[in-house]
This record gives sequence, C-alpha cells and structure tokens, in this order.
Amino acid sequence: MAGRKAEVAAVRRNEAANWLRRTVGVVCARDLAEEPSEEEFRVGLRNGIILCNAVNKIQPGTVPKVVEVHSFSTIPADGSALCAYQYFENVRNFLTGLQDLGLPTFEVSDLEKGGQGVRVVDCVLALKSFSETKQLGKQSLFKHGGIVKPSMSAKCQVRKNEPFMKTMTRSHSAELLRDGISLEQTLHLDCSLEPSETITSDSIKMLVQTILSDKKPEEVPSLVESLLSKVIQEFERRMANQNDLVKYTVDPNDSSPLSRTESTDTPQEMDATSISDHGKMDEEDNNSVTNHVTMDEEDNNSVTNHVTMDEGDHNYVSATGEVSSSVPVNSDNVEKYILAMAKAEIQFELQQKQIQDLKSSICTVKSGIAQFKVQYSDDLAKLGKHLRTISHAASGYHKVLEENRKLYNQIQDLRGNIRVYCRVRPFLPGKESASSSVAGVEDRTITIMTAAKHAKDARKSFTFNRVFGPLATQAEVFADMQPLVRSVLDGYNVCIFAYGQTGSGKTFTMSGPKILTEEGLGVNYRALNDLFDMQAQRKDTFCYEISVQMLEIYNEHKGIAVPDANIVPVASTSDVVDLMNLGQKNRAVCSTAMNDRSSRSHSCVTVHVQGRDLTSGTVLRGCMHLVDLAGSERVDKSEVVGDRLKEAQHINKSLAALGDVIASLAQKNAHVPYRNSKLTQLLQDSLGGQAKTLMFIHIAPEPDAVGESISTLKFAERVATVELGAAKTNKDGGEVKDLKEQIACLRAALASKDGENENIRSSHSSPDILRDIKVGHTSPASGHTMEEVRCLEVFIFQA
Ligand SMILES: Nc1ncnc2c1ncn2[C@@H]1O[C@H](COP(=O)(O)OP(=O)(O)OP(=O)(O)O)[C@@H](O)[C@H]1O
Repeated sequence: MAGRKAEVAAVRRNEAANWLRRTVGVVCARDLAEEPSEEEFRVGLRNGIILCNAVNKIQPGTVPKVVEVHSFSTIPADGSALCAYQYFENVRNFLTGLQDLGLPTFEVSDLEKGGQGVRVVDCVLALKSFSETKQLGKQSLFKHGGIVKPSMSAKCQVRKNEPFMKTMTRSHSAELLRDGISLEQTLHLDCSLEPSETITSDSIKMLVQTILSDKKPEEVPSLVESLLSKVIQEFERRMANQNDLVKYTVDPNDSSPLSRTESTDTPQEMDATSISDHGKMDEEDNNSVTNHVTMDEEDNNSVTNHVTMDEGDHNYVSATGEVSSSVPVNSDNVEKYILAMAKAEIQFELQQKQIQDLKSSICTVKSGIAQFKVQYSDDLAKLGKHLRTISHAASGYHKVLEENRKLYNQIQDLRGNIRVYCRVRPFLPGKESASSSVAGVEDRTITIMTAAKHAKDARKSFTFNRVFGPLATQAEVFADMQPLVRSVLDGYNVCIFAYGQTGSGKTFTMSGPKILTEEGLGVNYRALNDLFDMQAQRKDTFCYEISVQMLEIYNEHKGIAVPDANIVPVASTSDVVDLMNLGQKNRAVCSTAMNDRSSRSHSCVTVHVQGRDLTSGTVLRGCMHLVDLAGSERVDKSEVVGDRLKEAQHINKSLAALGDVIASLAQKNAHVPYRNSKLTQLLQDSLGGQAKTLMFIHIAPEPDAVGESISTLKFAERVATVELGAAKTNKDGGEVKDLKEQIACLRAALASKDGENENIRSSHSSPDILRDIKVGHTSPASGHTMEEVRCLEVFIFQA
C-alpha cells in the first residue's frame, strides 16, 4: 500500500516537474530534474524563482518583481547561501499571486526539509490545470491537468469571475482518482462524460481501458488494485461526507467530524437546521466549514455538495456527486472515515427508529385523545341528564316540602290546636311537708285531695294533654311543646301561657330559676334556641328574620317593658337573654314601688318571625307569645281593699276573659269575646284561626293551696279539649303509610267522637308526629317518582 502511494506521488511529482520545465524552460529550470526525488523537487523550487516565473508566464505580472540569482553557479545545491529573505520574498509573492487567482496554496515551510512536499505538488498541478484551462479559453473546463477532449461541453467551462477554488470543488471524477491515476487519465475520465451522462458500466470500462492502454502488462494488476482501492476509498468518503453534511447542518459551529458523528441530535432538529442554514453557506469564508446542497446550475442530473475544509491545512473535500480530496490517503484516515461512516449509519438507523417511535406515539396519543373526546361528551351528556333530574327533583322538593308543611299543620289542627299541660311544683327547699294537696300524678291525669283523707269524695281528678310531676325537668316539659314552637317558622302563631297562683312556678317554667343554668333554662330560652337552630338548618331554603318585643299589662294597661325598643332584632339566644334581663330590671324597679307588682301583672315576650322562601320568594310571618300571667289567686278570700283589690279585680277579669276566649276557640264557637280584656285584645291575632295555644297550669303542692289549685284546675278544664295522638295503624290494622292516611285516621276518630281511641292515644306522647309515620311516601300529590321522593326523604326529615 505504502509502495503504491509512493509510486502515485512520484507520478504526480514528475508531472509537476515536467510542466514547470516546459513552462519556464529547461535552462531556467535546470535545478529541476525530469523525474526529481522529493528532496530534489523541494530544493529546486525553494528559492521561488521557478514558481514565480511559471506563474508570470501563465498570468503575467502576478509576481511583479522576482528576486533573481545573478550567477547560477554561485547557488549551492541546497540553496543555503541564498539569503533567506530573498527566497522568502519570492515564495511569499508566488503564494499571494496564487491566492489572487483563487488557486490552492501551500505553506512556505513546505519547501523546507520535513515540510509537506505533496502540497507543493498539488499547487503546481493546480497551476498547470489553470494554465491549460486558460489556454483553451471559454471552451474548456479547468482541471488540474491532462488533455482536453474536443467533445467536452461548454457546460464544463470555468465560470467567468467565479473563484477558482469553487470551480475546482465542483469538478468531477478527476480528483476521485488523483492519487492513483495520471492526471491526463483522470481528466479524460471527467471530461468524457457528457453533462447529461451518468457513470455507467461502459464509461467505467472506457476509463479503465484508457488508464491501462499505455501500461505494461506487469503494471496492470497493481494499477487495477490501486484503482479499486481508490474507488472504495472514494465510496467511503462520499458516505462520510454525507454524514458530515448532516452533522454540519445540525451544528455548523462544530467542525469536528467525529464529534458530529457522536451527536445525538434528533432528526427533526437536523431537518430544521439544514433548511435554515441552506443558502448562507456560500458566504462563509475559507476558514470555516461550509455545507450546501444545491442543484447544479449546469447539470440537472447532479446534486452538488460542498465540504470545504480549513485553508490552513490546504486540504479540502469536495463532494460533487463525486468527491475530491487532497487529504493524503493513509490507513489512519481510512479507518477514521470507516469509523465515522459506521457511526453515522448507526446514528441514522437510531434516528429512523426514533422517528418511527415518535410517529407511533403520535398515533397512540391521537387515538387516546379521540377516545377521551368521546368519553368526555358521553360523560357530559350523562351529567346533563343527571342535572336535569336533580333540578326537577329540587323543584319537586319544594313542592313536597310545602305539601308536607300543610299536612303537618293539618294534623296539629286535628290533634288539637289548644293544649293544656299541668305542672306540679315541688316543695320549696326547707318547706317540705308530709302531706300534699296533690294525691297523684299520672301521664295525663292529676288527682287533688279535696277534703278530709277518708271522705268518699276526698279526691278529684283532672285530665289534660299532659301532667308533669314535681320531678319533671325543664327539658321534658319543653320537648312536648317543641312541635308547636316549630310551627312559628311555618307562618303559624303560637301562644304559650303560664297560669297559676303566685309562687306556683310560672316564672320557673317560662324562664327558669333565678340563677340560670343550662338545665334550668325555661321555655322562653329553649323555644328561641330551637328557632335559631331551625333557622340555621333551613338557611339554604329560607331566610328568617327574628325579632323580640317585651310587654307588660298591669291593671289593664299595656306598657313596654323595654323602653325605646319596641321590637328588637335578635340573632342569637344571648341577644334574647340580654333583652329579657333588661325587661326584668325595668319590672323590678316598678315592683319595689308597687309591692311585688310582678306577681300582679301579665308579662308577655313576643317573638316575631319573618321567613322568605329563597326559591319561590314567598314570605311567611308567624309570632310566638310567651305569657307569664299574673297570679290567679281568688280575691274573695283575700279580703283585700283599695289598690290591691283593684289589681285583683283586673287580674281576675283578664284571666276570666282569657278563659272565655280559649274556651270559645276550643268549642269552635262563632263568636270569640276577644275585647273583654287588654290581654285578649293584644293576643287576638294570635289566638284565632290556625293559631296554636298552649296553656301551662301550675299547681303548688302545699296543703293550704288546695283551694287555689282546684280553682286553677277547673279553669283549665274549661279550655282543655281532647287531643288526639298520631295513629299507628289504619282502620284495617295496617301500617299508616303517609301523612294523608294519618289525617284520614284522625278525622275518622273525631267523627266517631272516639276521643279515647287507644290506637290514636297510644302515641300521643311522641315529641314529633312526623317521626311516628313514614313521610317518605308522601308523593302522590306532587306527581314525583318514588325514587325522587326517596331522595327527598332525607331533606324532609331535616326540614
Ligand atoms: N319545678 C320547680 N322546680 C324547682 N323549683 C321551682 C319549680 N317551680 C318553681 N320553683 C321555685 O318556686 C319559687 C316560686 O316560683 P316562681 O317564682 O316561678 O313562681 P311564680 O308563679 O312565678 O310566682 P309569681 O306569680 O310571684 O311570679 C321559686 O323559687 C322557684 O325557683
């Protein structure tokens, strides 16, 4: 291999030497042998005279002043006597001239011992090619050397004003075989191809024949071997150049072929960069690596790729569909190119695979998105349907709620709007007695000792809606009246009276003990607490405004217990407590002057409730009167005179008037005598119609209070009516399913005047009738499906 290379180099060197000798004349070039060794070639050209003269012959004036040696005999063989400055000047001027002509140059040091003589040979051959091109004028194509065929197309000509270097890099296959084939032969090969021709087996055959025609038979094998070797090298170079082209396009700033080969840039990036970089490549200077892929203007069949390398090296690779290179061929370079090509191939395959993977990923994502879209629209449709159902159910819920509210209150009416409860006070601490005026307390009955223990009629029993014994707690008392209190929020009026003689426990029931505790809280506070709780529970459907007013009626005169505050809005129980305390203080001031007036006046706390249905906008108004009546003791026995008598008369009159009104209402009389007292006048609007009235009768257990107790109980008996409990079974013995059926049962019981109907009475003690029956089935009137109604059951129970 090395031998063949040396042989090729010698052929080229001889060609260069012969051309120089021919050009400048043998005499002038006497120091240049016809077939010089590398050393002889270097020494012969070292002073630059031959080179300068040669270039001046071709292009006169290229080197304006050539430093001549006056006496050739004085020049030593190695030229050491020549002033270094002189031949440096010549060589430098020569190289400058070549640059101006656009020809490849070499380094001054290449003419020194150890320099790269091959570059000098390249340079001379380029000059030779330039010379011949010039001689042929516009009809020829510049080549390094060799003869020019007459058939050569004008399309192979040098372009006027085009830098010689560019023209040269666009040249064809002459350079391909430069190291292995004579210049004439390579030129012949190149120019034998018509522009429209492609390299065919015939043309290759012709090329081979041309090369071998003047060779001796023994030279043929080595030449063929050399030729094939060059073809392989060329093929590899092309591949490497293709790869480099791709890599350079990826990163034009990186001129290292190997580093580009190892690049892991994606194909997309390469494409984008390649497109954007195209077209500006020609503008790059000779110190940069330029890449461009353009259609040859002269030859539509060829794609021209340029890879011009660093000027300092004087090496270049030109891929013109064919590749030319002045890079010396050695095993290192071949290995490097093979390695680069292999890496490029792997990289290319990898990138192809990545592209495929990306494509399949895109397909997967696309189909995923399509599926998601379908799923999304399905879900949306389902959601819309569900929303419509809920919306329908919500509107139905309000109807059902309204319907239930009416039914509920209808049941309250049927069970009795007037309820009378009796409560027995315990003996006061320190005043306990073995004997009590109360002989017995049952659920609904109180028995009073009327006379001597052993007399036959010594006991008398009274029946009310409920009787609470001395041990009954405040919570138990309130629980029984709680459903009535809740009616206020549905727009009903409620009156709760505390009736009884002085000291029997009225204030205790209504407000609680003097020192208030949680357990001791009376009806007033508990009722208001309950209202505030309900207000909070219904806040999504109703907006309630609650306000309180405190009044006192003394001697048939009405007064406001809380001056300058007729009706005070309240938002919590503590607001009400503060207000009541203020009212109690005002009463206390008066009582000091008027001798315990509190026992002889009626105290009335009125709670006004206004509720707005947030859906329908309907406004409901209700009020609750909590009345702590004046002491009911009889005046005939008290033998009082003067003011006390007057007070007693007013009290008796107003209590009798109240009894008359409630009795009239209980008996559903057409006329109700409201106007007989200030109290009944005040409560007129809240006693009639669908108003609920609750009378608490208080009994003192002391034996000497028997007379007052009997009198109180008789009063209460007048106003008490039969109250029906909630029916648990219908007339057929089946379960009562809904409010309507419940109403039917109650009506049947009333019609049969069967006040003692055990089926109904048995459940009277339930605190909330709604919990005794199945309200979940109250759908018929609203026309909703059972499923909807089941959904609403929860709401209804909460409501
Ligand atoms: N159920 C009860 N348990 C314990 N103590 C009670 C009960 N009822 C009343 N008392 C106590 O009995 C006393 C008298 O009660 P209270 O003042 O409530 O009677 P009253 O009927 O309101 O009297 P007045 O008509 O003078 O206002 C108070 O000390 C009270 O704490």
